Amino acid sequence: MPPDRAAAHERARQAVLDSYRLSETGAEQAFDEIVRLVTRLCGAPASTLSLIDRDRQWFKASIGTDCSSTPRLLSICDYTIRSSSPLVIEDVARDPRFTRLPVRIGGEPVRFYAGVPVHGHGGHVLGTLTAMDVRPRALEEDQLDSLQILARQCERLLELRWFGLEQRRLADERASTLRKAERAQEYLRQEMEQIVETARLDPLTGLLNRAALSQLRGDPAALARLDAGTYCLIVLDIDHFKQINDAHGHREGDRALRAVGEVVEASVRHDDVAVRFGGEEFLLILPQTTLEAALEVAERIRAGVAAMDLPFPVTVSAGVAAGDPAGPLPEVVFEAADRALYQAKQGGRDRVVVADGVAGVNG
Ligand SMILES: Nc1nc2c(ncn2[C@@H]2O[C@H](COP(=O)(O)OP(=O)(O)OP(=O)(O)O)[C@@H](O)[C@H]2O)c(=O)[nH]1
Repeated sequence: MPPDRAAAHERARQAVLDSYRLSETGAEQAFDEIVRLVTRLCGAPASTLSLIDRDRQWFKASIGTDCSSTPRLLSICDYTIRSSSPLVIEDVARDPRFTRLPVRIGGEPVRFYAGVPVHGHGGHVLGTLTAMDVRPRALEEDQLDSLQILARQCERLLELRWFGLEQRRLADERASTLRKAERAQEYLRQEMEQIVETARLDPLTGLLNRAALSQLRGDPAALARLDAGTYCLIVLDIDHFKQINDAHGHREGDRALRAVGEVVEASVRHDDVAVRFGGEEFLLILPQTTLEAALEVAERIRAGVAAMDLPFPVTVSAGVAAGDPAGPLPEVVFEAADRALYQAKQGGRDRVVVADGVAGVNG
């Protein structure tokens, strides 16, 4: 074989051997039993399952030898794997190719060697199954046959090992793909949540928008909160907002809207719902809240807005109404709050009016 082809062939052979991941493995009973059987069937004191791994030969299993590995160049096994056929040397001492064999059997040099190739995937030879003796001798035909049968058993055991590894690799790959899919799913879920959340929010004030309010009507959790007892609605509107826009420009108008949104946000509890309901109109839903408490919230907002640090004065008017699970529908309560807001506007603005004639608070 030309040298470059031989090198490529050796690289492929080594890759196949590596795929069995044997190099760091210790003794295994199945292989130990095979070499023991070789010594019995061949009547030899030593046997090895030798693997040729890069520049060394090492024994996956051995019996009778004094070492567990040797340099590759000093091994007969290397010859066997290159010829890819059984090799029997009846007297090693007479063979000029093997004058420096490091393997010893009970301290004595190897005089007899019989080795048959052990194949891996693609027909590559991974190593040899050997029988060795300290005296020159021959190998009977049926003994060579036994050695070959046992070499094939080694191949099957190696194959089983390879399938086991492959199965584990595929299982790991599946688990990793699953983890990746779960991560992607979680990412998409968060993205979706973000999109839904963004669609629910008014971009200017960060409060819920009107679409979110419509969704709340079909939200069992939100309805359950209203069903839990007396609740209040506050409808709030910026006074003379058109004039603010006209006098200071739309950008300043937006600035005032944002500032009012901040005051609203800061004035309500976690469970309350604050919605930018229209252009300059806000709706607050306060579950489990008495009218007195809602009045306080509305008044806090009114006072907070009046005290805002803007280059122009901004005030709000508010209407407050209380509802009850056993009473009129929330739509009716809303209309009452809206009427109260109208009264607040009529009454001079910058004030809170409680629906149904309950006393209002004047700023
Ligand atoms: N800057 C700004 N203005 C808005 C926005 N949405 C609505 N408006 C303006 O808000 C103003 C509302 O004006 P009106 O409904 O007449 O009410 P008002 O001037 O506040 O008067 P009263 O409610 O009676 O006190 C209109 O000029 C709208 O153009 C917005 O997002 N940004």
